[in-house]
Amino acid sequence: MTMNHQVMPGITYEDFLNLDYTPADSELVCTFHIDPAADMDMEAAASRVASESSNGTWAELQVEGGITDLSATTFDIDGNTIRVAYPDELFEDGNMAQVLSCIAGNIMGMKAVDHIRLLDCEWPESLTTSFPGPQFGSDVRNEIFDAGDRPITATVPKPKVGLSTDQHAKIGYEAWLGGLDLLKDDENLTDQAFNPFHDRLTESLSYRDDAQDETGEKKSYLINITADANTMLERADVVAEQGCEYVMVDVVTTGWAAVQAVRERCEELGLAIHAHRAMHAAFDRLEDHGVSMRVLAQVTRLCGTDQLHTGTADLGKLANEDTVGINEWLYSDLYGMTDVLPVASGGLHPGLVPELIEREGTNIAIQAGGGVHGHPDGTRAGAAALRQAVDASVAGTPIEEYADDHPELQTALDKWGTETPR
Ligand SMILES: O=C(O)[C@H](O)COP(=O)(O)O
Ligand SMILES: [Mg+2]
Repeated sequence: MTMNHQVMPGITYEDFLNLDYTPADSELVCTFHIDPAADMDMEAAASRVASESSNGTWAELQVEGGITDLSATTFDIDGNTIRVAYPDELFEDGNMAQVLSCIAGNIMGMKAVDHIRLLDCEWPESLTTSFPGPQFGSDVRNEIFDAGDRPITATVPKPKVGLSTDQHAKIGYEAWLGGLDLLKDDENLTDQAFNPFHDRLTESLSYRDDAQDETGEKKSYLINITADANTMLERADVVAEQGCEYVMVDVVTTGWAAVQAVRERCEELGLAIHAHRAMHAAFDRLEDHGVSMRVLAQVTRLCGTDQLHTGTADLGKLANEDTVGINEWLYSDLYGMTDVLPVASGGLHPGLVPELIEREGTNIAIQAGGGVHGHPDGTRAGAAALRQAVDASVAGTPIEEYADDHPELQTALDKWGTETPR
């Protein structure tokens, strides 16, 4: 127990502010942007953030008897940026839902602030290592595939829903033959009547086997198991039984508690987890409110997915927050925790690949849906063009030059150039 956190009878929110405080190594430090309400000064708002997110409330408390000291402390205010230290004992080990109910809970709707955004977390060792982290991380590129130093590649059949199982699986086959590594389900395709989960799994893996035989290359499938936790566990079991290497989970919509359950089962099954981030922008798109994608990525790494969509460094169709900085965090040393392979996706096509690799490097996965299936000569040619763009970029050959003797790439460049789509 530290005196700085001492909770006394008569405690008010002011007790949660101490600008002379130095956080202990064991504490979780969170950085927030806050805009205080019109009738609130910065210190009053900042102390209320620490109070409401740890053990305080709006009223002055009269506490009888000793209690465990779990108060957070706002220890730094710099303009509208504040830093808050949370004692380790506030948190339940390995329970991400509980952690988020503290640091991104009630405070997000508190009237003392007009806006509040959780920008970043500095995770202490004990709390961090109570989570499993990824099993494989970016090693999937060479543990599952034999990709050497190139990015792995994936495609989502389009239209994103509505294709029959047979159509969907055949598109996968075409994409694999064209040179891509992964077929990927779209975020809103799970187990609908037009394309049932189990049929899709079986048929796609059968085409996967054919594609491997015909190309001599390893191929795999990111099948979307997103559902309630029990259903996801059943689906993961079947995916492993049928010899696939991955499951895909929409981590934000299903929730991190369910992701943690899947992660545990995938350890037993030896499956890698691909994380789609659908709905992340509800948390992170407003610049002054919510939870940053950086923090969502941190949470996802701790919960243990191997791959995570982190945007396209502004090259694609979706708004992105600091893809490169987030990717660096995902690779960074974190008490020995395995890294995460960032996935670039959303409006990519072959002409954007050199600049994408320039910005993000080669330790990534590149996914293109429309940028493969919208190729004038169809999916197989579109897949070939994407792979050619990757191979050229990794070799340091300008794609325009590479396209001279790679007609699929030339056709893609003629159609889309190097423009960002809308
Ligand atoms: O799930 C995804 O990442 C998207 O479906 C990407 O599709 P696009 O490549 O056609 O933009
Ligand atoms: Mg999608």
